[in-house]
Amino acid sequence: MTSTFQVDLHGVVDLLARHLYSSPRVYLRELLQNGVDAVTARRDLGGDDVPAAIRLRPLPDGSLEVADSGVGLTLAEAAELLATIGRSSKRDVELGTGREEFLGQFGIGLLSAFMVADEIELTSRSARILPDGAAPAPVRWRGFADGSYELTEVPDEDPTVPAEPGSVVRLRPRRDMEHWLAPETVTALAQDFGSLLPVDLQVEVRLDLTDGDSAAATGTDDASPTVWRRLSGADLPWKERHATPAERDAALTRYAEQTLGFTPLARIDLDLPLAGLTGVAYVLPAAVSPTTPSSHRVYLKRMLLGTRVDDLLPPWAFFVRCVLDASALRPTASREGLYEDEVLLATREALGAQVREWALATLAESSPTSRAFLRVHHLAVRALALQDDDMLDLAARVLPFETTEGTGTLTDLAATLPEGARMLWTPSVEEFRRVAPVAAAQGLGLVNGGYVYDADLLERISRRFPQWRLAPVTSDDVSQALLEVDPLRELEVADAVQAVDEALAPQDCEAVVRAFEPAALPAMLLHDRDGDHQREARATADAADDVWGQVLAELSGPARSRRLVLNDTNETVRSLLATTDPQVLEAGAQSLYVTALLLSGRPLRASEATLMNGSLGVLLDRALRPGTTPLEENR
Ligand SMILES: Nc1ncnc2c1ncn2[C@@H]1O[C@H](COP(=O)(O)OP(=O)(O)OP(=O)(O)O)[C@@H](O)[C@H]1O
Repeated sequence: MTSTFQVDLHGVVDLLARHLYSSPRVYLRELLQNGVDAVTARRDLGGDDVPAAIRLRPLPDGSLEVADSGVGLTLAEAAELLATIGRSSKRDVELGTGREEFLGQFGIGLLSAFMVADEIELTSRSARILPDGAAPAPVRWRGFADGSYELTEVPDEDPTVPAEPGSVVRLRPRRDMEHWLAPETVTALAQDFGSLLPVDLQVEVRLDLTDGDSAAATGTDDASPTVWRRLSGADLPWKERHATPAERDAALTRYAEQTLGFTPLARIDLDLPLAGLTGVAYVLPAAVSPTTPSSHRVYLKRMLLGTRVDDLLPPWAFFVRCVLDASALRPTASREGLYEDEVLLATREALGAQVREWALATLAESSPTSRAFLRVHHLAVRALALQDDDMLDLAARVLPFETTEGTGTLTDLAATLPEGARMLWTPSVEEFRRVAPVAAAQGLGLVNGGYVYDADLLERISRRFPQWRLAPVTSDDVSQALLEVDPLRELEVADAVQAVDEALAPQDCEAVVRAFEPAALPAMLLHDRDGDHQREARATADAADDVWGQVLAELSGPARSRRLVLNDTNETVRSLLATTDPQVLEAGAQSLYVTALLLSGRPLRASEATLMNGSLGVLLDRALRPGTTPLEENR
């Protein structure tokens, strides 16, 4: 024996309301969509000149009527389509997908009305002609939230039956959901979802005669008169005709201000015939983080899909917000997002290409727009250049970097260097701060690669422009620029340097002395990444058990991860190395170390701040009371 599933409609409606749709507001979209589809079906049947109208009537008793001039339903169609969840007249039987010309496809849309209504009534006059040439009798279907329904034929002359082919859907509000059917809500929702629909969409509004506005009022049974307010009819804003390009620019800028809430920095027209897609991408006027989800306003077949549709453009294009309409993209079942299929993938790529073309063309010229674009969205340009050689070529020419010659392009920096000289870059901002003063004084071209994308970008640029001899800077590069001091001098200060070295050992830092420019810089802190590894190994060794710890300790060796290079051309350093007071030497070494740390721009850790205060205390004490030591004083 075979049986069919029993469906508990309450469960299904609950599922839709809580897990499929983000809000009950979508009920109106589904009703509009059915109206538009019914008009399309009627056109398929009877030519293009049939009326295309949808009328919304919020009624005084709190219910809502949605009337359309569509194809209507016969008794047999109503029995098949309305009484079966998941049955739709809009699917391609062979392909099993929605048909191009219709908005709906799943056969569940009408159920969404149960989120706000406990009764749906559809009264319909079919536009079809029966084989015997007669017109089918009008029908009425009433569905209830408990899953039961009634379906009857209705006499032709029944006053509730539309005079012309079409359907009237009437919703009776569910308890506590009355506000969803209130005139203001219905008007706002219809405007939002349907203002670009290619049908004549109107809502009946009741006039408040107290403000004296009685013009064009059409009397109804209810005391206050009503007027019809048109909500649709506008062409797609980017397709509207304007007398001049400047007028079009102004109109589309106004449109962005009204719908997106910002005045765009620039506009990119989008056109993708394969996806039946047209629209505009607006360049944001202010920088956004690359991780901000880029949300676009998307219409599918001129019905609003959503105002925050994500994933429509490649990730690097986070600097634009699009408004577009497409006919070949598929919605998800909730119709609030796009279904990830090959069409969407191809669309994303093609839209990315159009935005990229614009960016390339804009950056290639020197105009106020290109300068503003680069200033505000250089991060996006960097992100794109990471994966696009053309943009990379342009980026090397136009992108600003922080360099030892100030902020400028790599081309600018290369021009300041002798022919064939190397260009170096630091992988972190701190390292740049530490090394830049010395590098600048030595005439080394140094680029700060510590900002977002820059290290990867500089890697790519170094491969693409080998003539620049661009390479990451190492401690050795810098050490080489520092002159060894004369052997006699080295001997002279050996003990003092040894004392400094011991003073810095707790900071995992060793000390050496060199002579370098600028003389005003007392010391420079170099970071040895090999030293970092060894430090980690030592930490593991300390934590590990004895045998294993010993092996690790032997491997890690004695090297320290930082090196403080004292500048022997600096007066302060020379005085320090000449002192005979061991406490001054120790405190001076600690001060130089902390000063060099501060130069890198990194905030001091608590232990480093303590070190600074301690050393400053000793030095002050010596300055204020020469000839005493704290030990003597304590006696
Ligand atoms: N106003 C209407 N005029 C004529 N037929 C209608 C109307 N409303 C609904 N129908 C019929 O009822 C069927 C089911 O409608 P429903 O809204 O549940 O699903 P759908 O529109 O087919 O698909 P989706 O779930 O994607 O909206 C439709 O396929 C259509 O044939």
